[in-house]
Amino acid sequence: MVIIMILEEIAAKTRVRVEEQKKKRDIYSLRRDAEAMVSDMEKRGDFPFKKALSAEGMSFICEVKKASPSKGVIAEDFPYLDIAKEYEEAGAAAISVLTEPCYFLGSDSYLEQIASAVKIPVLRKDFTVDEYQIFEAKLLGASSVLLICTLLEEKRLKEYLEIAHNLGLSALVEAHTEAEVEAALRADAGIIGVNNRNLKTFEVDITTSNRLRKLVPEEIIFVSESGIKTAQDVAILKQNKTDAVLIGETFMRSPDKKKQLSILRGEEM
Ligand SMILES: O=P(O)(O)OC[C@@H](O)[C@@H](O)c1c[nH]c2ccccc12
Repeated sequence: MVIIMILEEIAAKTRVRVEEQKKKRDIYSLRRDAEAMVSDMEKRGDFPFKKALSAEGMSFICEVKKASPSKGVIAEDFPYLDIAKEYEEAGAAAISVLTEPCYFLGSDSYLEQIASAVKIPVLRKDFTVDEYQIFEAKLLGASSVLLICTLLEEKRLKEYLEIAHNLGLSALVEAHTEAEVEAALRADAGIIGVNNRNLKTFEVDITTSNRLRKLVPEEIIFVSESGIKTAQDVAILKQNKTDAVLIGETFMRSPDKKKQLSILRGEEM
């Protein structure tokens, strides 16, 4: 099917992108510089992204996303730095920045600039298919990387989690099915995100999170991702002991992100 191929197509394009990057800079020097950036706090195992999501109450990860393959261009006007600062002021726990350039019109440069402009932790939202991207994420100033279970064999997932942790980076391990949640648990993920969007069909069903929540022990941070639009969505996820929500489109389409966040928190109608 055409749609199923998109995920594979994105992954294949990403591999080409990484190979291009490797020509500009070899992995050894990248790794050395990334390792030199690990702070004393991180060496003690104190990771800012995980800490931000562990706070009392629902944590919001607000996403900076210009476009997506399922929705096309979401934000014609895209003042990414102002958007990120607005998220921070509104009380976001963390910011997710798309860096995939072809399908999401993201950029490493957006991530780098945003990470140095805000104090809250930033997630590099990309299709991680090579350890090279984890070293890049560290150098760009990210506090966390996305590891999508569908794209990684269990052995790889484990390996990448270890690489991220050694760099003081958290990993948001994304699952969409029971089997993927179980793989994430076996790989020792500390943060599991259930994507309500099936990346192969783009269908969104936010009850996916509530169904898979039961498989994840409470000491692991549980994130619900995609398709979250209303205060009621957030309230139901909260009842199901969701620690954090990852929201892109709803914020990107809203002219007043601060107000949107308080609406989603149920503070205004
Ligand atoms: O814009 P939404 O429906 O609120 O979704 C945000 C986020 O969950 C989504 O962008 C996302 C979740 N997992 C991904 C993996 C790759 C690219 C994007 C994503």
